Amino acid sequence: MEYELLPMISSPEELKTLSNQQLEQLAEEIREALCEIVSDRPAHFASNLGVVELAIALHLVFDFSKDRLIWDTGHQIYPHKLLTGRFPEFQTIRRKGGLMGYPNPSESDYDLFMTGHAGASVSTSLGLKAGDDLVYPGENRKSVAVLGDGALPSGVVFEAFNNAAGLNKDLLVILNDNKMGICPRVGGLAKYLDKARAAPFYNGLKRDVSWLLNKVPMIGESAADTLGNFKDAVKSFLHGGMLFEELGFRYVGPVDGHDLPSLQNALKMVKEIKGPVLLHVFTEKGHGFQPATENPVKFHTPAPFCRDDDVGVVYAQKPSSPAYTDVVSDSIHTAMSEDEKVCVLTAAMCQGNKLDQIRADFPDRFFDTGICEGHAVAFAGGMAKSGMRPVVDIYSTFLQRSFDHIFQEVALQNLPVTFCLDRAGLCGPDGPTHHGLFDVSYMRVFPNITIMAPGDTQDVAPMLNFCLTHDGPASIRYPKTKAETVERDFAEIEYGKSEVIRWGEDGMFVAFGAQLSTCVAAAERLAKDGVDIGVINARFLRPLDTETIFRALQETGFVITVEENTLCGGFGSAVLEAANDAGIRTDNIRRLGIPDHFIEHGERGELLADLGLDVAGLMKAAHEMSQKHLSSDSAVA
Ligand SMILES: Cc1ncc(C[n+]2csc(CCOP(=O)(O)OP(=O)(O)O)c2C)c(N)n1
Ligand SMILES: CC(=O)[C@@H](O)[C@H](O)COP(=O)(O)O
Ligand SMILES: [Mg+2]
Repeated sequence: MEYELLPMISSPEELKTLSNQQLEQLAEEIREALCEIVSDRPAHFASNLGVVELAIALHLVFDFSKDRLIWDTGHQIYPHKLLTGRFPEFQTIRRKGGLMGYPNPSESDYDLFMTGHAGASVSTSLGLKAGDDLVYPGENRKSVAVLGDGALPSGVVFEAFNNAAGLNKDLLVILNDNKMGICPRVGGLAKYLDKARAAPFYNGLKRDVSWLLNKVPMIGESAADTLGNFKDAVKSFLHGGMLFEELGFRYVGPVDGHDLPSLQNALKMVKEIKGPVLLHVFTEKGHGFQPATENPVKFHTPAPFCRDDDVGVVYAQKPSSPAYTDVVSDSIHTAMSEDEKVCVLTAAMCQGNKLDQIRADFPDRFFDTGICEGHAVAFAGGMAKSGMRPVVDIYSTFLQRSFDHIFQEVALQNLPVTFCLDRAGLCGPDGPTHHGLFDVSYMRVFPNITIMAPGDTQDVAPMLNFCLTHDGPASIRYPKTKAETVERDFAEIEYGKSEVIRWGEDGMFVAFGAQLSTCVAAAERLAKDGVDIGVINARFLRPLDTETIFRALQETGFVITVEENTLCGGFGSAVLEAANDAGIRTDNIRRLGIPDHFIEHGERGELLADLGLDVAGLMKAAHEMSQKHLSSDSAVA
């Protein structure tokens, strides 16, 4: 398709010069750009197709060079990027060095926060409003949060609603209701929104009960009239936004989110309302691309696909080998078939966690809490207390939301909750908000928790079984990558014991997690260079196998710890601390892992190579340590 209008839009100001017909054409061009780019690489798709008109209308009605706009989560920000001058670079999105797939303040002043975690938009928008009122008095800068129905149940959203109503700030929350999170939305609020779908448009003017009471018929009317009139009055009082009005917001809606003129009118209206307002907008996830509307789950972030205009068929490529996630979900499935006390919790990531089969086969023991990671952990604590063996299956980055509940509701009670930390490590194109690089550090501070990482696919099921029979909380972390198998005589999982894959005279790699295969490959290549490096599969961080690791430190030249976690408080730190506490020399320890800065987006392999966590990087580190060891030996001689 030839893009006629998109290349002309270098800022939202240009939108204001377009006719209604041109605006419709622009919406079409945006959808075409989304299809063209996203069919070529995994990226957020259906959510973006659904907010094209909303993004245009927002930029037409507000001036976000001064007003404030936060897209909750941020995965649906592509149309906004296209409208704020980023069409020329759009084909670089989610590529290393290219545009980010989420808001990024270093790309544009129209992106205010770098986000990717759901639920914080109302808080930050409220903060911006409160700040702007103080910093720019008299300007009445507007503040808008676009919140998805999937993100709505996040606890922090209600903390912000409460605060906004208390402060009575002019805050606009747009509820983008497309009936979906990544998976179909769940819970009581989902049911509430389903019911609200049938309600007529409401502009927030009948908000107090006195209005209803005034409608109550007067004495003297017949009983039938009285009842009829009363029912009519009640009906017109009830609307889809009662809940929000009770929380102190003025509710307006619902509005068709694909009808540009209606959207603009509604936005112009709510822009003038004082105090917090919730504008309810109905959109369709995947709008404008039928395969995506028919299967919004698959097209949330589809694998690369091609469009066949003749037959309208879409071919999505399948990943070639099982990922750790598959191996873990298969192991959970097996555990659930063998023990009816085992149950599994996900926080709105059934698809990402590959739990669909479990949901189908064990509906009574599958719990989707919605995007409520903190609650999920406390809920698991309750289940464990009542005698179940809950498995909390949450991405490493999102489990950060649960830190205090891990502490209080699980670790402090020493409850047998199993944490499966998916996407622990570099996530690739999602970038800094999604890399799971901190969990080792945040989990290892709590007493009672056993912390493990499978070195390869063979470790997964035995580790999970270990957790499920262990008397206390335990966690396993694994990255978003295909599951490797390291050839060896498999040693059974034993509490606090590592596995020696091979011993080396010159030095040892100690791998915590899936970096094991890279260590083995590097050791094999180093052997060809005449350097004898061994490999230990650490398996446990807590408790740490100090016996084996200290032996490596004392009997070989050096130890290189390898992990996909920040070096601040990670596995290598644990080794250093333990050696130091035991009075063992530590100058022959080198830690490889994630340095102390946020890591950009890019393909996982590219990022690992940049960080020296590929075979070449490990070999380089080993050569350097060998050199150091040799020169310190000759200095002693
Ligand atoms: C704290 C957190 N948990 C989980 C996710 C993963 N996630 C990303 S988008 C999404 C669904 C969001 O649904 P909704 O807000 O309705 O947006 P939609 O895609 O429907 O527009 C989820 C669960 C996340 N980004 N943040
Ligand atoms: C927006 C969001 O958080 C998810 O859509 C994320 O991109 C999922 O990534 P995975 O592909 O690793 O499940
Ligand atoms: Mg949604």
